[in-house]
Amino acid sequence: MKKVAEVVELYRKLARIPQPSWARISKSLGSCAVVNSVWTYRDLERADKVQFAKTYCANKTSEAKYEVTFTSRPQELANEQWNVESPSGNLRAIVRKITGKKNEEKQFVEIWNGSQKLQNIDVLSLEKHGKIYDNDGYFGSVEWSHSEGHLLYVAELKYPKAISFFEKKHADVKEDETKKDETKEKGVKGEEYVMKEEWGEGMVGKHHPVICILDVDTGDIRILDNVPDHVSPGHVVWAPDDSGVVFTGWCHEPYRLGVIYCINRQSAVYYLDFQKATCEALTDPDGAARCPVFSPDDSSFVFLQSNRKGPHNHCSCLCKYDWQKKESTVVCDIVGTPKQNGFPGVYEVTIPRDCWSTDNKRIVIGSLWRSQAVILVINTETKAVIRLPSDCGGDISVCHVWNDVIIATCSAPNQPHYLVIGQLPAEGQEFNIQWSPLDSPSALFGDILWKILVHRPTKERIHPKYDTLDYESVFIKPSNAEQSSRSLVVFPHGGPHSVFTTEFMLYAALFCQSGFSVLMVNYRGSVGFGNDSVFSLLGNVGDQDVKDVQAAAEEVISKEDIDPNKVVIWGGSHGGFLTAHLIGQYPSFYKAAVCRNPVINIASMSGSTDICDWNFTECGLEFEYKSLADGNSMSIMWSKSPLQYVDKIQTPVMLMIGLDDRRVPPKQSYELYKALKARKVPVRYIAYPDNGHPIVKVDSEADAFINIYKWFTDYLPQ
Ligand SMILES: CC(=O)N[C@@H](C)C(=O)N[C@@H](C)C(=O)O
Repeated sequence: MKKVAEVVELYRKLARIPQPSWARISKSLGSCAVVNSVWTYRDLERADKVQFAKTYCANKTSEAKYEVTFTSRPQELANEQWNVESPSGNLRAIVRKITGKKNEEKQFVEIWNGSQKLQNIDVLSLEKHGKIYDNDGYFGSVEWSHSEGHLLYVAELKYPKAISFFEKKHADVKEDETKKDETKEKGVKGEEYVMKEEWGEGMVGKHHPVICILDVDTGDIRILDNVPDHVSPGHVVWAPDDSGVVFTGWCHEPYRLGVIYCINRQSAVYYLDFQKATCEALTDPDGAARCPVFSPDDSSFVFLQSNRKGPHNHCSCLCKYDWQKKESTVVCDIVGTPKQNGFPGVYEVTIPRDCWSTDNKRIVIGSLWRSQAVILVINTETKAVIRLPSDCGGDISVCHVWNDVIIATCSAPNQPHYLVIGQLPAEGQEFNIQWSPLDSPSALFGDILWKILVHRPTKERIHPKYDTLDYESVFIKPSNAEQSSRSLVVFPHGGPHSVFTTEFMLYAALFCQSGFSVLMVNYRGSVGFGNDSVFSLLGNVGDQDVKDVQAAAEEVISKEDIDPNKVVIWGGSHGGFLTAHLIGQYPSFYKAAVCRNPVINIASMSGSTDICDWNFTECGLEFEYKSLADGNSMSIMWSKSPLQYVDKIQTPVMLMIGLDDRRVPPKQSYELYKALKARKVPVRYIAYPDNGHPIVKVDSEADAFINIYKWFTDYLPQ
């Protein structure tokens, strides 16, 4: 087993491995494909995620392959929130975040041509709107008009200045008039401390987004004011002929529920028509439609449709809206239980911009296929679905599609991320795509082996309604027996409706290179296996998921070279919930446990989480906005919570929380901490400031890993 000091150095080395944040083909036509990319790595010395840009030129050497003829050196990027090329490739819009002389945050919208900056607008000083949203995958948008004369973006609504009742200089502002427009510019009395609901975890400062239009020539900014008041716009794109804008509108009445990781929020696709000054829903306003992406000829757009209410994540329906006919059709419907290894349905929160082929028929999108991230080519006319092969056998995710050229990211548990380029083959030949790496990927970790394990529930654990369901784990281990400590980290994911895929993950690689094998369990209820798997867990959390993880662990111990006395467990959020359940239900099985922001008591969480619907739904209860966690609901929630087993826990527990977590409040961990302290069970509570639900601040993430490693090795038999 490596010493802590050795693992610190190993962390320092692996943390430097960069990961592509985005990569796009430049639309400036030329003899070669110019690919612009932005990479991110963890800079431990600066305790910051640092971004750098890299550009490649790739020439087609044959119908299918590319040869990279030029690669720029990495160029560190400073403060770029958005960097969007215009349709012709001649202009570029950059949103830059700067700290002003008085330490205030400033945002500049910059318009560049090929050689100079044409506009440099200090937008917040204009007081037209609040902060421009970053690329959060939901509301943030920056889009060029087809004409390249205008830029749309999403920012926070500008609120009237709040005035104290006691401020003398505005004594003339009458309280009963302060709501009237003519007095608003002076300010509004009594609003200083009124709560503005935000969209929950990961959406700090995002209360009410508005759509802004910048005139690129004049620098004038206007706010589109005919978006329905009850709607928060996002995924905003230009309508054909720049006749208006089309967007996802999330309903924020009667109150906002957390939106991140949740595709079950009430939302619709809207069209705001400039000429008619109307804004109409193009999909069911009571549904959960999102993410319109127009075809190159603007004849139609594709969008995703989910179940409103119900599980936070699940299989989505891919639909197409015909702009002329004004009607939607289903292209890929929801899949309940796929045929053996068959297409499991579409699992994506958003559809990438520019996902269409030039024939206006096919789209290229990312999705999940059991335990792997995949790229699908979907023919929106024939509805044929083709899974493209990965380049390295692990995950592949689409970055950009333009002019039938695809840029994708590949990785595997033993292969850090790298970019590939490929030419989309003709219809029906897609499987023959050839990928060409854009640069030599970081060295493969030859000392890590990985495989996907399939688990079938034993007879007594078969789901009464969904009796054919199986599940999987991603298992990784040191390739060199001498390097292996024969120890196992059991690692259930959170959600619960999420999934571990075969991508490169820093913590998993570090555990493995420190001598552990790692079992990442995709228990029934994970996404990517069909909707029936997701729904099989509702009402069964704390039982079906717990038994699935334990069975997977016991199976691996029986088949692999693992010492049953050297098994530890760790998980985050619902994964922390499962960790706490497993050490309570199998008290002598795990030698040490770590929970990151764990759900410990579903009942007490329901009053303070940003997703109170989750607490009802996962416990098999109906949820309405007016639902109250009354005595009956609370007792059902308690009956599924791990805290009930605390008297059985013997395993030493380390709790790690992000103090700004809005998803699973830190008090959840504190409940378990106190209960264990009172029972004299070894427990350690680490609280990271400036971290939310995922503990990913560079220095916190690093400290957390070393603490986890030390906690495990302190309690494992040497
Ligand atoms: C929907 C959701 O956020 N559920 C939490 C309880 C959870 O488990 N979150 C996952 C995604 C995590 O790992 O944080």
